[in-house]
Amino acid sequence: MAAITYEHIKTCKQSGARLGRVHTPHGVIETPAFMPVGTLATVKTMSPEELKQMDAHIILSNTYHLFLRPGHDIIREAGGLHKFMNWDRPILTDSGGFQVFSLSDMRKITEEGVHFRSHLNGDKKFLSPEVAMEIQNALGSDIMMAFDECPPYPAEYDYVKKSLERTSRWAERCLKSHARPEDQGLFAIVQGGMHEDLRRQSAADLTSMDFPGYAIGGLSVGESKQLMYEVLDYTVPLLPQGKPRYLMGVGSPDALLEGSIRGVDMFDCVLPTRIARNGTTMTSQGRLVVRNAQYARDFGPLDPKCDCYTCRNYSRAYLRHLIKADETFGLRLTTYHNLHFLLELMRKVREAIREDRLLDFRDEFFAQYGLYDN
Ligand SMILES: Cc1ccc(CCc2c3nc[nH]c3cc3c(=O)[nH]c(N)nc23)cc1
Ligand SMILES: [Zn+2]
Repeated sequence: MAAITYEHIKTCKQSGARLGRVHTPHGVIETPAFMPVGTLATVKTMSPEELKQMDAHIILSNTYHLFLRPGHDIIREAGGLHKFMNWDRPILTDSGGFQVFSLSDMRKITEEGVHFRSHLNGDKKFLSPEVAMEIQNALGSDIMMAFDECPPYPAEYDYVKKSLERTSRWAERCLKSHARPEDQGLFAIVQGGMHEDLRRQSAADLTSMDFPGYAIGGLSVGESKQLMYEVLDYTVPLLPQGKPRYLMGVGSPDALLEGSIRGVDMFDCVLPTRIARNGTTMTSQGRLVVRNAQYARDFGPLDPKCDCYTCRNYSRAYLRHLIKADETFGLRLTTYHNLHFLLELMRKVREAIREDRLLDFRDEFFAQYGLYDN
């Protein structure tokens, strides 16, 4: 029995969105799904119980970060990431390639792999398809990502072509060094930049190798939303219907809606947790920067339409006070709300698909909640 299977439930008659379930060794993920990011083996300031309260099904963690600290051998000795962080639901881990390029310096990319210096202490490190697979094997994630290169944006056509061809060769090496395919699923990552022919080439290479799921990489790297949707329009249809599709690094409310409409099943984004830490929240009236002076005497809830723990028990004035005083509890309350907001949004998206009215829901959302700039 494969570790990961996709169950297609229905396709929305009004849009290309689909309702599905991803079955994993640690449980089921209802899709389309938003996946909270827990880079350092914690979704910053949230406990596993709170994540379960808001009905998060799956969280993401990171090969690159855990490799550098505490080291994957420690996590292996702890019995894997689930035990280490006391999370018994699905975990997806990114393969580390993207983080090398976004975080470390002194890096050198070769056919063999990537040499770089740790952004923590400058130590020389090396990541390759084989090393990334060994690390994710030690972490014991339910979904592993193939080791890929996400080309910078913008990038020369020839560079993007050479890069995707190497990513396809790396994907094959990941498959070959996959130790426990019955316990862990391995997703390939389609590259090809913003070029339709290169996306087709990358998708053809990877779908011919038969992975249990496919991610769309190389997006959310600074391109406009319009360009991202254009690339999705011709890339999603290249992926097999019967397998999950994961759009990497995408999680603003508008992008979650537009991606779902185009047939994407899984999303991740650091945005909701990251902006919460500086007091920016996603509410039904759009983005609200609760640290602003205008909320000093506002004793109403953060979001009158939200029923989360934060909105039921605390006022904007209190949240503003905590954030201004850099009180940890303030970060916890804004993070809780932002995650709940996005998880709730995806619940409504799944309901709209069930009722064949996702395009109507999108129009209502943008009309009522306003367009999000990110
Ligand atoms: C914990 C965690 C954090 C972040 C991620 C996604 C990180 C991420 C991207 N984020 C924005 N655009 C992205 C593109 C790629 C990509 O092309 N390949 C990979 N492997 N990751 C990407 C995954 C897991
Ligand atoms: Zn709330």
